[in-house]
Amino acid sequence: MKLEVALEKRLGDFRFSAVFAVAGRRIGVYGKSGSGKSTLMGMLAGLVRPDSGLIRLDGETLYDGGRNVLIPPERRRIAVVFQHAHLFPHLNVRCNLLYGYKRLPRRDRRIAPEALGEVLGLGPLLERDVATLSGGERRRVALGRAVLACPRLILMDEPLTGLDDGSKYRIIPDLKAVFAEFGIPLIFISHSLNEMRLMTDDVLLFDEGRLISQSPAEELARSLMGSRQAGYINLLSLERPRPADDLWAYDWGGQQLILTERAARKSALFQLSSKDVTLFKGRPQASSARNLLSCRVAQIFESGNRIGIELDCGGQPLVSQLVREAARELDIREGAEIYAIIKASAFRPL
Ligand SMILES: Nc1ncnc2c1ncn2[C@@H]1O[C@H](COP(=O)(O)OP(=O)(O)OP(=O)(O)O)[C@@H](O)[C@H]1O
Repeated sequence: MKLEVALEKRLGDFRFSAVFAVAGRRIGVYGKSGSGKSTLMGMLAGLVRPDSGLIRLDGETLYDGGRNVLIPPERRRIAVVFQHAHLFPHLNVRCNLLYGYKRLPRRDRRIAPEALGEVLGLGPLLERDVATLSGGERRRVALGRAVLACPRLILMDEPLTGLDDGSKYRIIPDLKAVFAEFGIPLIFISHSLNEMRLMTDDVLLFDEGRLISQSPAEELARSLMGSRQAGYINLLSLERPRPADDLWAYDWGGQQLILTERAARKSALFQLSSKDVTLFKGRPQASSARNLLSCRVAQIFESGNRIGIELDCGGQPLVSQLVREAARELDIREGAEIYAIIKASAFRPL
């Protein structure tokens, strides 16, 4: 997908003004509440009329204020999935799923409903009344319905907001699988940085209607480390939980981590703040923390008044953050051997 945008829109006191071009399959639109994310989405979908500018998708002009071109939403072939799944209440799951699909000319039906239902785990739900579905199930149906309409782009506006963490992080791998398998480009809007990192590649960061930056999700997370209370969040995929005295041991790459938390699944995602990774130059004699890792300094970066240290822990990346003075005292250099210690209680399941 290639999207070129130059848009102006005034809504009361709020002014949206942005120029950008993005290419790729998974684009994120990130920013705090009121930064203009939904306004942008509305203009892309054709639901909000811009004051002026241009929208071009894969070379086709969807809007050109100067030439008076405004393609209506139904002819843009852009599907929108909102936070509140907006399912048709009088139709069951099967009929909701097939709603757009049935209206497509046969030659445009590129995706088999059975295959999609399998990826999204919707098979057992097909005859259910949509009023009986959980929040996560409703989102799956809404996404399935959008995908089956074979759009050339799907816009998802806060599709995971309102779900508890368990449901949210269970649905993310399925969403990713759908987009990978059926090859539909995605613009994913959220004010969650974790969701951005898990769902998207490149991220547009908005603030007060302005585009602040355009960067890979991982780069954005690092650049925000110094300004966020939580620091940088390491997302660790841990496997094979097993009891270890009164704690839990997990595999992480080729090594073992000890946690207080037990995961319900064989493989689970945990978050660990960069603030909770403490560095030592020599091997500490003893420590109350349960995890002592021998690492190599892979990269040093700055974020605000903090120094980020990306460690290579047996092939697994791990970010620690330090104040400048600590970085000076430790005399940290790229390639140096270093020890990281982490408390068993510092990990939070996602
Ligand atoms: N019709 C309108 N009239 C006046 N102001 C509006 C209108 N629609 C939106 N706004 C204002 O425009 C700003 C941007 O709104 P928008 O919904 O695009 O933000 P957002 O980044 O999607 O926020 P959120 O994350 O809370 O959904 C907000 O301050 C909002 O109050």
